[in-house]
Amino acid sequence: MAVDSCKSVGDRDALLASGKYDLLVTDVGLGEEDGIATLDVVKARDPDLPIIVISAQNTLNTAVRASETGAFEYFPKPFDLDELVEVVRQAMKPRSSELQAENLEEDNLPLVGRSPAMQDVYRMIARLLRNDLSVLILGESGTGKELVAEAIHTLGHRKAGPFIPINMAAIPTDLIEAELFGHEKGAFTGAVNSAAGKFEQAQGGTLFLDEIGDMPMHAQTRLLRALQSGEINRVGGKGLIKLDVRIIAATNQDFLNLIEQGKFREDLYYRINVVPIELPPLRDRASDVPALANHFLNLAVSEGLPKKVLTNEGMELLSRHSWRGNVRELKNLIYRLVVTAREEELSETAVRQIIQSEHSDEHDDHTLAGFSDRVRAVIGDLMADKDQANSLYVRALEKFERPMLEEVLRKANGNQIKAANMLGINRNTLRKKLTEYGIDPSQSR
Ligand SMILES: Nc1ncnc2c1ncn2[C@@H]1O[C@H](COP(=O)(O)OP(=O)(O)OP(=O)(O)O)[C@@H](O)[C@H]1O
Repeated sequence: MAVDSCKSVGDRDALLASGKYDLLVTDVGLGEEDGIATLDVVKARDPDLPIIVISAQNTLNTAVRASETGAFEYFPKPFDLDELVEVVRQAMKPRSSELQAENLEEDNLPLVGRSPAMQDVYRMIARLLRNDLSVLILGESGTGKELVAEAIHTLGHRKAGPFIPINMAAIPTDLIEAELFGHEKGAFTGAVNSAAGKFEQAQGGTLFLDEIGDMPMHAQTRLLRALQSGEINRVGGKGLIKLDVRIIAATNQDFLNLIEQGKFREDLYYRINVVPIELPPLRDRASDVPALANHFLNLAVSEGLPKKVLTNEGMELLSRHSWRGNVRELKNLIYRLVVTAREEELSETAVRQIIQSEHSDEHDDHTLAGFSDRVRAVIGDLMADKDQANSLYVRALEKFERPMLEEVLRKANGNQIKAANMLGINRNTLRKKLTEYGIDPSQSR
């Protein structure tokens, strides 16, 4: 390994031109010249060369300028020499961003994909491994938020501790506090024993708060207090329990919107959003699709499913698809292909068929979703109209029963026996209903 020093920008560039060096440690003041402003030449020649900037000009401006150059680390003087040595060691390990990605995969963490967008995510993960900063992972459903949280834990300095995930959307609102903070015996009806909550279970490790946007207000207040004080008390408990837990939260909701609507505490948002990581949707990183698809084909084999390979055309079709359900949708589709396709080779036609069948299901879902929206709107109107003799239930039923009867009669060509059969009700009941609503069946012919 070559180690050299120099005192001017000219000497620096001449030395680096030899290509013998793996790392540059530079001062900001190099003689009369500026060690940062002149880095463009260095970076143009070797974009992956790790650079460590040291400076006596301890201003925010210098720190910002250093980070803008993509410097691996910045040390204001005076600095701890051991710390510098440690950072040099780290900087030398992953020589390129490609290797960083490899490390994440080699460590048995199935974070697949080397698109530039994922490289940014990996770089960010790498910066979070030796500290306990709170992380907020943002991204659409199925983009891999939980996987990233696990990676931060498993690769980081808390790896010997537990990784405890909890999904706010999956727990009934009134149980969330007890789930998170634990409870003492008799704290509420049904609390026959005392129990530790997720916070206590995560001691020494990481607590992953998934779908944090769904956390009810009262639990938010308690969480904020816990984060501010570093202590919790169980529901119904008296003593305080000291916490040693890293918090990683995730959401697919727009936080600013939630705050505006008064559904999320702004102060809590700033507490958890110390370092945001945004996971890009899969449709914006199509170059990751082949690696992901092959990864899931291998995964399927490891789970005892038959071995299949995608043809080039099949793979291209997958890459062109706009994955609204992101990686989860791709994973499900690959598994579906593996179990349904007869041939070992997965052709373009096989892929197309499965994509189309998924979309027809989706179409049904949308029609139903639209229907529910309309139902909600009708109920809203009925509720607003309070001065009515009949109950809301009766009025709502009338609203839906009438068009149903008219439609079935129309389909039955006005034939009441047929209509009653179609509806699966007695003919007399149908006749009674038609009289009630004043529907004339002859009009339906
Ligand atoms: N980069 C990736 N490499 C390999 N597998 C991935 C990747 N991203 C996501 N997956 C897989 O896709 C599925 C969905 O990922 P995950 O549950 O982490 O998404 P999520 O963003 O947390 O979703 P949600 O918001 O719905 O909870 C998982 O099976 C996960 O293992």
